[in-house]
Parts: sequence; structure tokens; C-alpha cells
Amino acid sequence: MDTARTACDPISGIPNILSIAGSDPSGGAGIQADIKSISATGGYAMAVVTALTAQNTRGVTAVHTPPTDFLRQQLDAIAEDVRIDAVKIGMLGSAAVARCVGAWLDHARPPVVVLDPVMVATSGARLLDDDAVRAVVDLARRASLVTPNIAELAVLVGADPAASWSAALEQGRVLAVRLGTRVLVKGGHLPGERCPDALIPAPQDATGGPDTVVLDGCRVPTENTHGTGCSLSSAIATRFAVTGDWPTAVREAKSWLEGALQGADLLDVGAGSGPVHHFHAGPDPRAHQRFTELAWRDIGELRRNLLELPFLTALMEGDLPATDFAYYLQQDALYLRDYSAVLARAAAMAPAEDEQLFWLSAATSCLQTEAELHRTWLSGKTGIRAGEGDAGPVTRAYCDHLRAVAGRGSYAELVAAVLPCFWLYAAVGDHVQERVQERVQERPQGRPGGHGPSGPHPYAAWIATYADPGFAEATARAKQIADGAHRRASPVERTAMLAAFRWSAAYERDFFDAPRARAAARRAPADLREGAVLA
Ligand SMILES: Nc1ncnc2c1ncn2[C@@H]1O[C@H](COP(=O)(O)OP(=O)(O)OP(=O)(O)O)[C@@H](O)[C@H]1O
Ligand SMILES: Cc1ncc(COP(=O)(O)O)c(N)n1
Repeated sequence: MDTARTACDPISGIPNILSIAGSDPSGGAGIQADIKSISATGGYAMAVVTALTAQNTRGVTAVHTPPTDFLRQQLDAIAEDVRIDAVKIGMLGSAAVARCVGAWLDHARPPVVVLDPVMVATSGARLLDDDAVRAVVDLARRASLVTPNIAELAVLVGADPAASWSAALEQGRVLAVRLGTRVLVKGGHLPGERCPDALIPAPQDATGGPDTVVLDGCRVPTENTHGTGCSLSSAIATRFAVTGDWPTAVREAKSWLEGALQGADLLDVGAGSGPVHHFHAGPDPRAHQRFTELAWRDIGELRRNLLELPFLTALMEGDLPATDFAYYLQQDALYLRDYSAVLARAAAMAPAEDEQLFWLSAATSCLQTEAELHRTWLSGKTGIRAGEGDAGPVTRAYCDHLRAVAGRGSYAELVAAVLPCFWLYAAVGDHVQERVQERVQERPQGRPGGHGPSGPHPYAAWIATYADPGFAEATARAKQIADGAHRRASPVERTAMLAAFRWSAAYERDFFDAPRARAAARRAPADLREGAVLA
């Protein structure tokens, strides 16, 4: 059997794994365990049933084996239609079934076959006829990896069960030579605090090839070990189809199984040896939540702090010092130029044309807004000319953060990083508009826009820009795109999205506070100012 690196779907990275095994209606072993294990470790699970058992966590009461020609029809139906990246074989039950599966393997030639030579259930019930052992040995010669437990290893080499780890390793070596394939020796049934497994190479590999790899593990103190062999072999098949490396596949599968054993006592299934918790690590519950809901809740306190900033209160009251306002606008203009470049990068990374167009148009309107800022606000009114002034520390840090995500992060992360500029700015706009309206109603003669005792509101025209319906629309679309990217993202990416969003939100808040921070720093004694040279 060819065991070179398999090529699972290069786009999704999700391999198609076929389990050929018996059914355990209690769900802990057999195809039910295989489907959970394959799904939990990143594969797409398919299953062909060799035998039906009447079984629970206490034992097996009956076995029904459908005709082998029907088994062959199931196998052919899959092979004729689906790319199979790896096969896992479990309970075969009879010599006829084993021969039928062997003939199909010769015909279909799947790239990887992991054989768990199931003979006896944990409960003690026989799951393989005596005369079937010969047929299973024949089948094992076609496998890429065979994963017997201590008792099965002994049957396959025709010896008594190994009583020690070194005896088990020796039997594993004998079996690898006899079958001409690699063998995983499993220490689960040996006494001791450790639970090692060992990957013994096929004899042809051993000459100048890899040595035996021992994969150590802790013994998890639980009685709920029903289906560990089924789950492990399915996970190995899946991880090999993804990684293309046997030691890596076994290491990853074993580490996942250890978690499943640690989580086993959380389940309440039956009175006997219960199943392991296949989904101890997920599925990621965030997959079912909207990113915008998660992220907005996450920055709840930050949002409250932002809306209470003295800058915004003074802007609404109309007593914001003109120098602070000018500094804010000047920093905004500098920021928008970088932000536009980052949005253009989002357009380049976008997976679909409509998103590409959205980011491109957002990038363009940033540049237009920047130009408008200079034309209408920065020239004349504030005395600051276009291109004048340096980026302050907050602008610099915010832009650095965005550029870093644009350079290193995924599309999903970048979308999360650019979102606060839309969303928090829109939230500030709504807040300012709302408060100003309230004040107009309270003091119709007052500000803004009116001519009260203290004259017209100096920032009325600026405040009016917050009511732009086009910006509200763009914000809604950016949120929708972020939710879509989050749905498609991996768990790791989802975490990165939240972190990127959180950082941008913090910079957004600091951006509105920067004029006050700068003015305070200017008022500080000369020897406390940044960059002061002290004698
Ligand atoms: N209590 C445990 N703690 C940690 N790992 C365990 C424990 N029991 C078994 N394992 C691991 O589970 C895997 C399956 O080993 P085991 O020897 O139990 O196979 P098996 O007998 O074929 O399984 P099954 O119980 O399904 O028949 C191995 O990686 C083994 O090291
Ligand atoms: C259908 C089926 N396949 C395999 C096993 C072995 O699993 P375990 O040894 O954990 O009982 C089983 N009990 N039932």
C-alpha cells in the first residue's frame, strides 16, 4: 500500500476518511466512534457498515452480519463517486467480510489504510470468529498501519499476551516483519501510570529508515475507555491524511484522545465502561455566534469610556479648545491616508468581488475625506496646511497595528482590525447627534447651530457631518463582511479576529483622547516632557 504523503483537498484541507467498521448503537465504539473521531480531528467522515451489533456500555448481546455482496455495493458506491484520502478498518466479524474488504482494497487502492484488528470488545465479547484471524492477517498485509491492542497483538503473533512494555515492543517488531507493514503497539492494557504507544516501522522502512518512535502519555484515571482503539485509529487516519507524516499523525491523535479520555467522565452514558468525550475541544461554540455580537460585547467598557471622553463632551458643548480640534483633524487626515492603504490591502485579499469592490470604494472615500478635511477644515479655519505636522504617538501606533495585521494577518483578521474605525466612529456620531438634539430641545436658544447667549456653536457644521447616511450604510456592510469572515474562519483565526478588533477599538478610543493627552503633556514642566534633555 502506498504510504507517501496524501493529497487531501488543497483548498479546504479537509480529507475524506472512510470507516469500514461495525455499528455500536450506544455510540461509543465502532462506526459511531469513528465518525465522531474523524469529525473532531478535522476530517469528513464516511462509513460503510460491516456488521450490526446489539450493544451497550455493558456488553454485546447480538451480532448481525449483512450479506457481503451488499457490503461490496456500499464500498463501490463510495469509491465510484468520492475521492478517498484514507480508510480506517475496524470490526470485520467474519473471514468472509475480511476477504470482501481485502478484494475491494485491491480494486480501489485507497492511498492509506489504518487497520484496527478488532477481536474482542472491552466488555469481553468476541467480535471476530476464530477462523477469521487468518483473513485479518491477509488484510493487515495490505494496510499502511496496524494498531492492535495487547491481546490482539498476541493473537496476531501467536503468543501469550505481553506482560511488560518491552515484551509488547518485541511482539510488535515480530508482527511488523511478519506483515511487512508498520505497527502501532498500544500500552493501554498494560499496568502502570504511563500509557505509552510505539510506532514500529515496516521492515522495508527500517533499513536506513526511521527507528521505532515511542509516544509517551499519561494514564487518565477513568473507567470510561469504551472505544479508545476505534477512536485512536480513526484519528490517526485523519491526521495522516492532513499531515502526511506517521509520527506526527500518531502524536496528534494520541494527544487529542488524551483530552477525550480526560473529558469522558463529563458524559453520562450507560452503567458500564462509558465512551470518551470526542468533542472535548469543540466544536468551537463561536462558530454559531456573530462576530459583531461577540466583539461589541467584548469592548463594552471601552465603549462607555470612549463616549465619556472629555473631548466629546467639550465638542458637544462647543467649548473644545480650537487647538485640540485642529490637532484632532490633522491627525485624522494623517490617519486616513494609511487607513486607505490598509483598506486597499483588504480589497486585494477579499475572497469575492463584491467585498473587493466594497473595500476599494471605502479606500477611495477615505482619500476623498482626507482631501475634504484639508480643503474645508484644515486650511484657513485652523491655520494648519495640508501635509503639515507629524503623526502623534496614538496615530502612529494605530497605523502600525493596522499595517502589521495587513502584512501578517489573514483576511478575516484584517477585516476585524479595520472595523472599529467604521463602527466606533459611527457610534460616536450617533451619540453626539443624539445628545446635541436633546440639548437643542432643552435650550432652544442655545447651541448648537442656534444663536444663544454664547453665540453660534463653533462645531455645528462638523457635528452635522456625523449624520451621513452613506457612512452608516458602509458600516453595516463592513459588519456583515466581518460576520461572514468569522463564520468561515478557523478557531485560531477567530481568536486573532477578536484580538485585532480589540486593539483597534482601544486605539480608536485613544485617538479621541489624544488632543487632551497632548495638551496635558505640553502643560507639564519642561523637564517632564518627552525627549527632555536633563542636565
Ligand atoms: N486510561 C488511559 N489513559 C490514557 N490513554 C489511554 C488510556 N487507556 C487507553 N489509552 C490509550 O488509548 C489508545 C487505545 O489503546 P488501547 O490499548 O486501550 O486500545 P484498544 O484496546 O484497542 O481500545 P479499545 O478499548 O477500544 O478496545 C492508546 O493510545 C492508549 O495508549
Ligand atoms: C462495533 C464495535 N467495534 C469495535 C468495538 C471495540 O471497542 P471496545 O474494545 O472499546 O469495546 C466494539 N465494542 N464494537
